[in-house]
This record gives sequence, structure tokens and C-alpha cells, in this order.
Amino acid sequence: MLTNHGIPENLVEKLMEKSREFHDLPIEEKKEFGDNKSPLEPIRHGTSFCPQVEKVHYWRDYLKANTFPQFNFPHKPPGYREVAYEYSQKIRGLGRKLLEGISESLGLASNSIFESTEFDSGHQVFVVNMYPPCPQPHLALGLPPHSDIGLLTLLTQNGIGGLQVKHHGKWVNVNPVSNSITVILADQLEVLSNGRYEGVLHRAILNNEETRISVVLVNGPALGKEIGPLAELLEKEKPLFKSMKYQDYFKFHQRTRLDDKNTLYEIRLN
Ligand SMILES: O=C(O)CCC(=O)C(=O)O
Ligand SMILES: [Fe+2]
Repeated sequence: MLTNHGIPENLVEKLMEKSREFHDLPIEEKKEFGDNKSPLEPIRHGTSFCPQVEKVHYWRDYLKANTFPQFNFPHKPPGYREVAYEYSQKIRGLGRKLLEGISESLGLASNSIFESTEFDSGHQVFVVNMYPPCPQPHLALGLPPHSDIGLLTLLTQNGIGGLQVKHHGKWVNVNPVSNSITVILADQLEVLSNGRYEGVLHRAILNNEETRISVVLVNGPALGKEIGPLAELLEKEKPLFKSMKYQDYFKFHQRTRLDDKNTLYEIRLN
């Protein structure tokens, strides 16, 4: 949980307000972004995660926009795009700082992860989740247990809890702390660090009173970059993961049923 991160509180408030307005737009206004678009389409809108491969669907509507290296974002409601642009840029700056610290914690040069992922042209997905109140919240999920695709996910929520992380085998609530950003370590960091950092299992639960919104920025390597355990770490140990182009991992993850860390397990070496 990051506080004193330098992102102005009123920017986050505006972002939440506009995010709510987007999801409240009439369905016809959002049609152009919908209908099961490919994960590399610049802007996608839909329900659940990947309905074609799911046995059960999830109680969530989403907007997903690829916001880096090219900034794509809906032009409605008015003002949303500008707020999202500013937020996306600020999150990239934070992401970079965190990756520098993580590189150092692995005993590497601070720009090591940055360089090996070509983070300067790294892929960023801007995900806006909306979970309406659910009449029987204990019978449904907003999102099932999963780990995220990229290196670092930076998440903020509208003051209403629902995010849980798996910690020592138990689900623990990540209660919203005002003006804070939650950092979730993701799969590509587990691969690069050869398992020293782990992609965190998390899920979203529901409530029957209030609409919850979370804005989730998935920061990953450049799409064309092949990612495997860092060479410096392999001097004394065996690789735990196969190398794979981020683009292929990304497409695979977005088309697979969300279930635990099943995408990552596909590239794990025994
Ligand atoms: O809404 C949340 O708190 C979690 C969202 C999430 O895990 C995701 O979008 O990947
Ligand atoms: Fe997630």
C-alpha cells in the first residue's frame, strides 16, 4: 500500500467520478467498445472476464484501454480522457521508481528490470472495474482468484472494499485507505526474478449495498520483448520459467479462464 505517492487526491477523485459516469452511460453509447474484442484492440468494454471460456460469469463490468506506449481512451464522457491521461502518466512514473527499487533489492543495477523489459515502451492497460451491488454476494464473485499479467499492477478503489489477497493460505481484506495506491506484484516479475518475487493471488468479492469501482493499471514489458529469468540471476541457478514474448503471454492470459495462476504455470519448468 503506497501513501505519499505524489498523485494529487483531486485527480483520483475526478478519475473515480468520470469512471462512474462512463459505466452509467446508456449501453448504446458503449457498444462501439464491446462485443468480445481481441485483447490487442485499443479499447474494450464488457462483462465478466472472458465469457467464451467461463463456466460461471463474474459480477463485473469493465473498460480496458491500452494506454501505453500509445494512449487510447474513450472520448466520453467529456473530460474523462484528459483525466485518464494524466493519471496513466503519473502511474508510469511510480511504476518506474518501484522497479528501480525492486532491481536493487535483487542485488542488480537499478535500471536492470527497466532495461530488460524495455519499460520505456512498455505496455500499459488501464482497467476500470465496476461491481454493482449484488443481491446474494456470497453466491457470486466480482473476479475469481488470479494473478495479473504484467510486472506491477497499481490499483485504486472508490473507498468501498472488496479486494482480497491470499496470504499464508487465507483470504485477507485489503481495506481501502484513503489516498493510497495498492501495488500488486504480477506474473512477469515472478518470471524475471526467477521466483524470488511472486505474482500475488487476489480476487474481488461483492457487497449488496454499494457500487464498487476499482481502477487498475497493469504495467508490463514492451509487447515485442521476450521475457525470461534475468541472466544475472541464472549464474548460480536454473531457470524456473520458459522465456516468452510478452505479447504472446498477454494474448494467452486474456483468452484463458481466470483461475489461480494457470497462465503462469503454463510456462513453469519443472
Ligand atoms: O477490483 C479489484 O479490487 C481487483 C481487480 C483486479 O484484480 C483486476 O482487474 O485484475
Ligand atoms: Fe487482478
